[in-house]
Amino acid sequence: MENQDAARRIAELSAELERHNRLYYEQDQPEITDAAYDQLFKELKELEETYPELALPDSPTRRVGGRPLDKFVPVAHRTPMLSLENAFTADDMTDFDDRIKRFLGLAGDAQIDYTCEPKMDGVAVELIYENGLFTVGSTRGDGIVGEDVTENLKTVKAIPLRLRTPQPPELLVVRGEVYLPLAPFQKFNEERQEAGEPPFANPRNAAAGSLRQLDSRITAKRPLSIFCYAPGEVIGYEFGSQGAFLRTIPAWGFPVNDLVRSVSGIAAVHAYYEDMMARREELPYEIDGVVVKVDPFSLQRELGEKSRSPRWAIAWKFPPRQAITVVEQIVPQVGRTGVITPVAHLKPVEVSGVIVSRATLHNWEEMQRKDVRSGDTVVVERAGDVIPAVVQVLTDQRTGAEVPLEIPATCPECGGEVVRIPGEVAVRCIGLACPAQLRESLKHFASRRAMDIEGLGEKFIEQLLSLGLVQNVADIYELKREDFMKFERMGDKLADNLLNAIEASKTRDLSRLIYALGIRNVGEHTAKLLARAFGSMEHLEQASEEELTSVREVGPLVAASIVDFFKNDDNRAVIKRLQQNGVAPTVEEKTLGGKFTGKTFVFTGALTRFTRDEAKRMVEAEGGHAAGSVSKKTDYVVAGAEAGSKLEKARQLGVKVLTEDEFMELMK
Ligand SMILES: NC(=O)c1ccc[n+]([C@@H]2O[C@H](COP(=O)([O-])OP(=O)(O)OC[C@H]3O[C@@H](n4cnc5c(N)ncnc54)[C@H](O)[C@@H]3O)[C@@H](O)[C@H]2O)c1
Ligand SMILES: [Zn+2]
Repeated sequence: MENQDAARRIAELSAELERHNRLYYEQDQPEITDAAYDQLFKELKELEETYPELALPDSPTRRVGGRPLDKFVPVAHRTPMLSLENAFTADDMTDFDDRIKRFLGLAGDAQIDYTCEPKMDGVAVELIYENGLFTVGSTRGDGIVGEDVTENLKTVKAIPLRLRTPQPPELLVVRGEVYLPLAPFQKFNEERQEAGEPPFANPRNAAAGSLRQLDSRITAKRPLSIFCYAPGEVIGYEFGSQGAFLRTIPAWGFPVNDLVRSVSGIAAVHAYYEDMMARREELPYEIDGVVVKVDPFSLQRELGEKSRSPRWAIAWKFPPRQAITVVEQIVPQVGRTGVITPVAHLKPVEVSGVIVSRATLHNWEEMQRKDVRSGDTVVVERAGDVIPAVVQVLTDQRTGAEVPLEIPATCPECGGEVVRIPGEVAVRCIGLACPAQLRESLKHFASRRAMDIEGLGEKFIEQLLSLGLVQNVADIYELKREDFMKFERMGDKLADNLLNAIEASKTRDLSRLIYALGIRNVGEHTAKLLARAFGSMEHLEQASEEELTSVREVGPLVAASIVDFFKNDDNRAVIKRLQQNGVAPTVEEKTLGGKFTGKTFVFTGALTRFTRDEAKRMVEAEGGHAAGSVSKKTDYVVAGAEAGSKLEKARQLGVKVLTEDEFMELMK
């Protein structure tokens, strides 16, 4: 390559990577897959190695992460939080091992001790403990300065607020990866899509987006977790090695991935990688490779760091779960709330063990940006999520016969009007009698997590609709045996079962009924909060936006959706008929399902492990209630030092008294 061309390509790649860094680190909305990013990165790195004089001084290959966002208070890291160098092949790993031995002046056949760890696909954070108390938590940011997300991290249950050791080190800085497990990630994305919001591309971006919220109540709603994997600065304790560190900290209260292994020699590292590859699909969280670290800290110090990554560690990435296939057709699909999304029907193809025949195109903007057409040869990827996505069109495979799909001007199912709500990427059918919406909302209503009407699945719902037996969910409760007998392949027994299942659903929990109604932006969790706060459908129906937003975790968007829903005459009529038809939800105290449901706590005295506010939040997050004064109804009094009259009263009334430590034990 000519010098001039190389310079141009280097500038191009640097700018391109810069742009992707912003999308990924600052907005949590990447446009390309990690594999595609890694390829650009590798190309730039190789060019810079060949033409070192052309490398830009602030090249993305020399920097970590992205700029911390202004909306957060900056936190300067005591020691830089670096990135990791990548390996993509077994040869890359062997090279890494050789480099280490050369650097340390060891013989070629020396066996280095390594610690191998799953590489969690999440967000790196740093947690600071001063005299055993969690004081500050931050993101990595650009490696030098991160973002203060202490309050948000306090909502992550797996993070200890205080170390479980009688003699904590004076200072302990621990680093780890905050992640969102796959199941809630998927559910969360479904809810976003139904609400017309763009889904997150992968669990990493969802975790980062959840953690970097200004309102910690939003973070508290997302079941984030953490695995800790490295010490930062430590004063008052000495760790000899990475393995020793990982074996010590669980007893102090830190979660450590139980798949970490200390091994000897590079051959064992290869075996570990193979093992993790084989287990990858079964894990409840996404890993995108393994991280290999030289075990003894003395050797790590000797090896030191480069500008972007330590010399003593490397990330051996898994190959992306991709395959090439053909889009047979792009079909607009109407969801329960009328959102119309493009779905690619594919020539079935195996993607790392799973046969894929559908892929989401997410929304119309995405489809147009990638320019996906019927007949296109495409790359599909399963990225942590079970819904595969089309990540790239192989345009050089085009024959000219490919057909793009226009954004539908009318609903493909009912021919009704289609609108684009300003500020939303979603396209919606607003036809009130849309059969697709009715079908989807019936399916949702009867589904296992909603009213759980066993047996009433897609097949029977289709028949109910085609026979004109139901116009809305209330009609389900007016169905008679002879109605079911009109179905194809229906017998007495099956009809009875269906009738019994419908009958049984009449007394489901209130939260299920609220969820089953399919109010926009009201998922299962919000439904539980609403059931607990309002106690009956009537109360919820009459609630003002103000009353709704006063419920913890209910924001203005959700409140507005609820008010809109109940403003609609048709919706109110359906709810009334549900009641008339005998649907009488149970209002159970256990609606929130937390371990403190129905329990009342009073906190008194000087608390050291948490503030009163935090204590209140912890109790509420588990479904309990924190009260200001002690009465016969109090279940527990948590007393710090110098507790006075409240403690006295608790003793008189025989209320159980806990220390802060005992309370933390209960929380576990
Ligand atoms: N798609 C995009 O547009 C885009 C943009 C920027 C970056 N990226 C992705 O991000 C990568 C670069 O990000 P990065 O700097 O965070 O590097 P990285 O993710 O490749 O590796 C470093 C990070 O790994 C994490 N990690 C997980 N488990 C770990 C463990 N057990 N021990 C140590 N660290 C562990 C830590 O967060 C650490 O900061 C790229 O390779 C690319 O895949 C993608
Ligand atoms: Zn329609």
